[in-house]
Amino acid sequence: MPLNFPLRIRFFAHSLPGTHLSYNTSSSVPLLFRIFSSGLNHFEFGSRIKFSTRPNRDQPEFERRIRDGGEIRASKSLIEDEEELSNWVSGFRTGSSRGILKSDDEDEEDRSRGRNQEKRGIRNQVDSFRNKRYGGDRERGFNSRIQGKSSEASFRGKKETSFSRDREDYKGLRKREDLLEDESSDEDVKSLVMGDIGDLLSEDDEEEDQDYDFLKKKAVSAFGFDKENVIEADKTRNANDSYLTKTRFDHYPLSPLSLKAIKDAGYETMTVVQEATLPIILKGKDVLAKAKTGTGKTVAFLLPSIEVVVKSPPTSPDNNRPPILALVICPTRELANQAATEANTLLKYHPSIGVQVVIGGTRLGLEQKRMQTNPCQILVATPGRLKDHIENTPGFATRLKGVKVLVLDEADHLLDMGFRKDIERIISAVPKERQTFLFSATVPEEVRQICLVALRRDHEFVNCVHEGTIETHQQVRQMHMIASLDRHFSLLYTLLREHIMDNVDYKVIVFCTTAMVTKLVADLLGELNLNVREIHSRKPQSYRTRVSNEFRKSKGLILVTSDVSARGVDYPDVTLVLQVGLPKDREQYIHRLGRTGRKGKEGEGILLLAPWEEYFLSSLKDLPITKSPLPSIDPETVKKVQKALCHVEMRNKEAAYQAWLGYYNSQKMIGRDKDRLVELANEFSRSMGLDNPPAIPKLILGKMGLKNVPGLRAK
Ligand SMILES: Nc1ncnc2c1ncn2[C@@H]1O[C@H](COP(=O)(O)OP(=O)(O)OP(=O)(O)O)[C@@H](O)[C@H]1O
Repeated sequence: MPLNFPLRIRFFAHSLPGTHLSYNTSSSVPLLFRIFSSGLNHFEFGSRIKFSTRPNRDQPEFERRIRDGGEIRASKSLIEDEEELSNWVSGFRTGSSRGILKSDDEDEEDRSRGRNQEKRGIRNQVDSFRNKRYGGDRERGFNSRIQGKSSEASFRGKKETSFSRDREDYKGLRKREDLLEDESSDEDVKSLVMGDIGDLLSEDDEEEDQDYDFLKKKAVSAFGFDKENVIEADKTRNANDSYLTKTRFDHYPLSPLSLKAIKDAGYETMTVVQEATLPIILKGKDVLAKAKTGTGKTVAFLLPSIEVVVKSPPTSPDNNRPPILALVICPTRELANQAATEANTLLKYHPSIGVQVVIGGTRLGLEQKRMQTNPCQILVATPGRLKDHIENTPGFATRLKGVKVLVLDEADHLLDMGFRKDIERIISAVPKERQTFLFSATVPEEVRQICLVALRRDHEFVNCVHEGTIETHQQVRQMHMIASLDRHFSLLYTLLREHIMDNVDYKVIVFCTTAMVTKLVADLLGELNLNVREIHSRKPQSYRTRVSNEFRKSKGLILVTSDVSARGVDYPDVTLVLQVGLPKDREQYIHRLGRTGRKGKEGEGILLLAPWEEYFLSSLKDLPITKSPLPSIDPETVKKVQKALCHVEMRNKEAAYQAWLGYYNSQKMIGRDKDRLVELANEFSRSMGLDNPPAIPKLILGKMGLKNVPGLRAK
């Protein structure tokens, strides 16, 4: 029985004919059932199998195996920091977060709550704390949105036995609550969840994960995403790596007011991805687009979205729930703000069309008020906060029923494990009859299949980075350096100083593995009198926005950051991206590197690894990254760095140590051998100038699966 899967794969500047793939399903169907079990619920089996890429909106599911495994895999993927983990864990020790793992005996609905349960659990702790401090009446007054939910999560009833919180605990919980409202601190959510559950995974779970990865890849292949199905593209543009085309925007039937705004923005001709996607989108098609970093994907999806809004009939002023017509989802707050700014640029001459942003880290009530007093047609949102509005803002779900265009920016990231459930919920809240655009600089094979849940079957895959060309920019020089951990801080300082000396207008981004390591590095470089700013998920949103805006406009500045700045953020003229330690994966390496070399400019990227991290380079073997000799570090520099390290606060070193341990514990290759992991963590501790590794709460060690591992100090 042949499996027919019509798929059009389009490369930039090329319209390729539809490709019909036939597969003998005798072997692939059972496999597919195992991998895409619920996805296959949407297939109609007949004499030919039709492949419906749209989920059943009433019962949205990506697929169960991913769902069940996903929580775990996401949790293990990133450790941002564990600053509040101790408080959090003690509040939840009776089992809230462990609940996420109880997949065997939980019902389906409980499973799908995942992160929301966690969020509610934390809110409830805050709630309970407030109750204790202020009494019920006051509590009812200022905490109405938390109320009414307490019956939803039964696990919370058991949790509070040791819940005598002092003010610090309360503050910690408030922070945690903010964190969980903030999709851009997805890393934190993952890390904190991981701190709780990741290491409760048995070895079997991990093996099953690997097994699953393998099977999923096979299934992806069976669906026709093999290399052999990718059609050769016009290579001329990629050869010179030009991001602009000669096609003018007025070549297409865009509204004159949009064209006027485009001209004002200084955009004369289209970028490659804009030229490739616009005509398809204007025809009403769904698009999955892959194009290199910094090549104008934001305009590529915003412009046609605006055109859809322009062409829609105006809403009656009497309608108190005016429809949201275009919904753009971004994984981080910075990115959402950036997309909204770009939308406003394009809307300069469309005064009747409004854009609003809903993101974590801001007060839900304020956003609700803003949306009520000044309803918009275009909404840019981060996933968790959007889901919050769907669930808690009266009339919001009705407004979403008007969505005609759904955009997932950084689609592969949004559809990966960390955001999966939120996106699933959002997709179920918007109409089936809509246009959907998925954009990213990376679309790994494994994620491509999952992309299909959002797209119509006749969507087009516009690949501006065709097979055989590199996914990074040729004009960005990529190097890696391998040095033992004890030399990393001195090397980092030396590399930065050399770069500053060579570049008057230097603008550097230093990526670190976790938020608390970011803080440590920023503190250290500040002590060394470098002009440093820091952004990570533990900084308040107002601070993040301020620093982000400052860095966008400035030169002569170093931004030390966690992965909250890895994707999408458009800082012009970044001269160097320095990645210290293991990136989460190949994609993250590419996105981080993509902060330099934007809009065809030159740039430099350095990846600094320890010898035991060198294995990661095999995942970059198709990229033009070369080994660089280490710069010589004079003894004076070493002394200077050691002295500066002495001035870094002890508690920051302790937090960095714990976060470091958590991050590498979650890296399969390193975290597997716990004895070795602890040896390496203690090497990191010594590199911070500590004689003894900081003690870690027993509870956290237990949760990390590191109890009684030699070399660790417990408290
Ligand atoms: N047609 C155009 N001509 C000139 N500049 C453009 C054009 N379109 C977009 N730009 C500019 O190019 C820069 C990069 O665009 P954008 O941030 O959308 O890139 P991206 O492809 O989304 O990158 P990333 O993959 O990192 O998210 C922005 O400063 C944007 O204003």
